Amino acid sequence: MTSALQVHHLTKKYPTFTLQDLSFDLPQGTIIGLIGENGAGKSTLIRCLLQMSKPDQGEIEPPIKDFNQLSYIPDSCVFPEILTIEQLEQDFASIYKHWESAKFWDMVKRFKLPHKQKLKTFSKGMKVKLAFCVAFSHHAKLLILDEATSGLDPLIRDEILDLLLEFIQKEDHTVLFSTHITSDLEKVADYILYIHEGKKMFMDTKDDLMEKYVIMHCTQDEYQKLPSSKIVRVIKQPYQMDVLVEKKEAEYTFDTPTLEDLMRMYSKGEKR
Ligand SMILES: Nc1ncnc2c1ncn2[C@@H]1O[C@H](COP(=O)(O)OP(=O)(O)OP(=O)(O)O)[C@@H](O)[C@H]1O
Repeated sequence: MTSALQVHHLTKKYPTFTLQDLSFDLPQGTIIGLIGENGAGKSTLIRCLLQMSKPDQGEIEPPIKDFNQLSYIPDSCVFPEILTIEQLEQDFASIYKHWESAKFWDMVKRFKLPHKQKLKTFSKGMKVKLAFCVAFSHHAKLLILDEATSGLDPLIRDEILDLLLEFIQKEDHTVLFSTHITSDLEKVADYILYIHEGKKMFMDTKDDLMEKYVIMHCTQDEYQKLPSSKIVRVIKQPYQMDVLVEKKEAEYTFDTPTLEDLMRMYSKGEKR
């Protein structure tokens, strides 16, 4: 599979935090969900990918040279809010080399955004929708979302998820989607990259993650009888052991883990 970006041993040091030796690929034609607790290093990683921040070590290949091919949507409005969409559109046409005016206005219509109203009167959802209209109207191939959909209602988020799925229909299009709303990633992501305290915990296809593990709830005695090779992580509770295991052990009760469960097991659980 061709990679949109390859990250090799990326390290970024701050006085109280280190993003440590991250290596992974962003496969083209896919949506990669980036998950991690607050302060895990997701935005730091994104800033390095965007060359807004210089890594201390490591490489990103190919380095992004043509920023027309990239769309970055952060969690706040980046457009001057005293302008209207009509005024902004003229700027976009001169900023972006491959601006598609007709496509932009189609999307503005699809989202029912007002043309002549200043952005400062827009709701958060309207501003995010506008950011997506722009992102999809300049032939970007790589879309990077940093908590862009946080604070949006489920219906708007579903519309945006549909847009992302439409976007990756072209095989050289790729989405890196950082969000705390893991249920959205369960709907659309192909891969999940999980960062915890600056380190990569795993990157795997979502389907493999969902199929490979189960969480078993068992007693201390039952836990002792489990083969060590199958145990990925364990959380010891006063009356129960929560165990992330690789394959189903039908004799005990188990749940299929959600992404949230996997994050909890990897971040709070111990190895045997
Ligand atoms: N410019 C900076 N100088 C010093 N420390 C920084 C800087 N930028 C980020 N950090 C630290 O790096 C750590 C990771 O921050 P980052 O914003 O990357 O996390 P995050 O995973 O995006 O978190 P959240 O989900 O809360 O947005 C934090 O401890 C933060 O204080």
